[in-house]
Amino acid sequence: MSLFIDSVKAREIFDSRGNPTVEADVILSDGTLGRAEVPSGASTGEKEAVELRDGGQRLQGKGVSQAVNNVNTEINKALHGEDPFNQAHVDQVMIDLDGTPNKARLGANAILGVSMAVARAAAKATQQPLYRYLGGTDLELPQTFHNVINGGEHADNGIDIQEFMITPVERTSFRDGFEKIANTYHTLKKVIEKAGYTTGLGDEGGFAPDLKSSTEALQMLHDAIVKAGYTPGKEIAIAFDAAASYFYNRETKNYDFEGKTYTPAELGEYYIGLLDKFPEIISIEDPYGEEDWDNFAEFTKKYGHRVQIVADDPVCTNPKLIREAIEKGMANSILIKLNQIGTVTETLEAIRLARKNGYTTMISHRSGETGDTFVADFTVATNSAELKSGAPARSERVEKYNQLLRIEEELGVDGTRLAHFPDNVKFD
Ligand SMILES: O=C(O)[C@@H](CO)OP(=O)(O)O
Ligand SMILES: [Mg+2]
Repeated sequence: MSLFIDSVKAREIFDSRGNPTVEADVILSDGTLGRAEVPSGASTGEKEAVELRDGGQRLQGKGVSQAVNNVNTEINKALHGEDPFNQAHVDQVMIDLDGTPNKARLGANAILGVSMAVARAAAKATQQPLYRYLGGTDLELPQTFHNVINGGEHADNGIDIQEFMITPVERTSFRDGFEKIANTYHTLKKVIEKAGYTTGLGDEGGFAPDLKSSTEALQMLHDAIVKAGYTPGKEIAIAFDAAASYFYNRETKNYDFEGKTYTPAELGEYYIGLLDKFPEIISIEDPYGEEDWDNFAEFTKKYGHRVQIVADDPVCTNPKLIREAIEKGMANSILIKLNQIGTVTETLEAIRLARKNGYTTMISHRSGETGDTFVADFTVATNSAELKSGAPARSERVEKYNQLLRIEEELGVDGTRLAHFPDNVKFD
């Protein structure tokens, strides 16, 4: 007899910020267990699917007992007897059951936990690793982006850019690239200490020194790359996520950034000044606020040939919004977060849509994470070429990279199985 979903069950666990989150179990008719843990963002996009928290939506730190209860009652009843190998159908059953456009009734945290756990159970039942079950053959390891200096909503310091990332370019294997990143991270610690700052960590495991400006942060990254023995741009490049929604002034429509006010055009010039000063910057995420689509598109028109421009908050992994962004010519890359949209199937649709239109995709963790390594397998399965998952420190981040090391071992160390920026992007 063919396998079916026997039951689903959830519980409240805690994430890397010590906030409650959902863990879901899917049990198949032969007893196979698939389990998944749901991450949680801090700098969330307005249009993200709803993370259901007790006492209201998106109340950081509040419990998730309603979401857990929805899994244990309604979702459990609806999925009993369903085919675990038909992910699209299972996800659609939950979307229909929820009945809202943004998963506000059952909670995207409830639905995503089950969606990921179904994929895990199906992979396990067919004795395949998750990346293989979801992705088939001909897979490659991504280029990883590591947030090593934290600012914005992720740290209590004076820097308004949220994430300063380093990424390995020239490397002989995934392991080789990761070792270079770890060396640079350790050197960065010394650079920060030498400059007289503290080396406490932000939410994503990067350092959170109380620097005066983002330029100072970039200079420190540059110095750390050189001191670690690498050539900036050649072996290690830089990327940043401005998360500009958080310094967008909705009244004046300007940007209040590190003590000054910038018009949208001035902000564009500021970014380009950074690119001129640090040519090793290869990717900029959310340079403009999530409501400021016109300036985001304008910036892409002017500079999209020169740098990867990633859209996160404006599109929230939502295929409908991604389609609109593409029509507008906004960004040339889409950030992909499973919990922004709430099912595995819709996330796959978002990736396909972006790719089909010549956009790159960067899969992403959330600032509140768990030990779950789903995104590592998912990045490989979708040949997404890029993954950001925080610093090469703190186990909830490093677990993802360790999983990629294991996957590399299974796929075989082979230079042709490595995504290499900018080969996967068509820039001048
Ligand atoms: O803005 C982002 O890209 C993310 C992940 O780094 O942060 P958060 O999870 O807080 O939304
Ligand atoms: Mg972002």
